[in-house]
Amino acid sequence: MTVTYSSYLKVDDLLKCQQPLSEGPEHDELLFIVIHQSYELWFKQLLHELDFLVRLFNAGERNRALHTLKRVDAIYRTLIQQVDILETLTPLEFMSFRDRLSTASGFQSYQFRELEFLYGAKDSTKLENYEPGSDHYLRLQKRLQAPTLWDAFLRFLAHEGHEIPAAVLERDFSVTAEPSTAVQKVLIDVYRNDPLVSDICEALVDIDTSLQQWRYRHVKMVERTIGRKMGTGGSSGVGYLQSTLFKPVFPDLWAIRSEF
Ligand code: HEM
Ligand SMILES: N[C@@H](CC(=O)c1ccccc1NC=O)C(=O)O
Repeated sequence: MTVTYSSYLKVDDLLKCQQPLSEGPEHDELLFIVIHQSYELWFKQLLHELDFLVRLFNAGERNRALHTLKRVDAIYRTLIQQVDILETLTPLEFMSFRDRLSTASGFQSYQFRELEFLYGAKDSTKLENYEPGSDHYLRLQKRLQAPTLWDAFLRFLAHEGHEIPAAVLERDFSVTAEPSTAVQKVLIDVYRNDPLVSDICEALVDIDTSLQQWRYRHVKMVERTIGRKMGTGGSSGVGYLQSTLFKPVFPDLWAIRSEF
């Protein structure tokens, strides 16, 4: 069989995956499904790139690491822009099918949680949203126990001869790392003396900024669509989402900015 556009990309399979639940169906439900599915595809790509990045740090491949970080941030900038499309969904349009979502919610996106764990925002209680032993649960459990992107970066710095304390390198990976003044001292030295690694640090700050921008755009979009209603996932809604803003995943890189 010759490869064609549709056979290679499995277009027929892909186009079967949009199945509205509302009667009619309601016109706007397709947009809601398509947006979420495209986010999940990009989350898959991000996990693919970030897992690769961990391997690049382990192998000391600084140039390719920087290249990969730039790609990751380019994807985030696209994800942030996609919120523009959902902002055209009015409260009435969303209400036309919201009931059908029942208790389903972005809370349950296991790829989003995997990304958070990989960045370093570890929280074992997030596993409670998944069936113990299920594929999703096991994926998250594996990510919970694995070293984070930041751990891989610090190991790379140690390998390059920087003095990262052993307690930092051999920490319990299943919890969020504490900010470290010893690490911050190393980072300041990197910024002063190693331009390429300092570019890597800046690319990490770009990604941290993008993550926070996505959260901000999501919460404003939620506020204009459902106001102060509770979330389908059982949270207070906008109030809960606001409490997740301004939490950097690489706090040491923010802390050193007051030191130059
Ligand atoms: C009309 C559109 C949307 C509304 C009204 C909305 C609303 C909400 C609300 C209220 C929550 C809090 C959890 C809950 O109780 O349900 C939430 C969480 C979340 N949403 Fe959305 N959302 C929308 C679109 C999106 C899109 C397009 C994504 C992209 C994947 C997304 C991803 C998430 C994620 C990952 C969380 C969990 C955040 C966390 O716990 O830090 N949402 N959303
Ligand atoms: N949590 C939203 C519902 C929602 O947006 C949603 C529902 C199912 C699958 C993904 C969703 N998107 C993000 O939370 C709400 O409370 O209306």
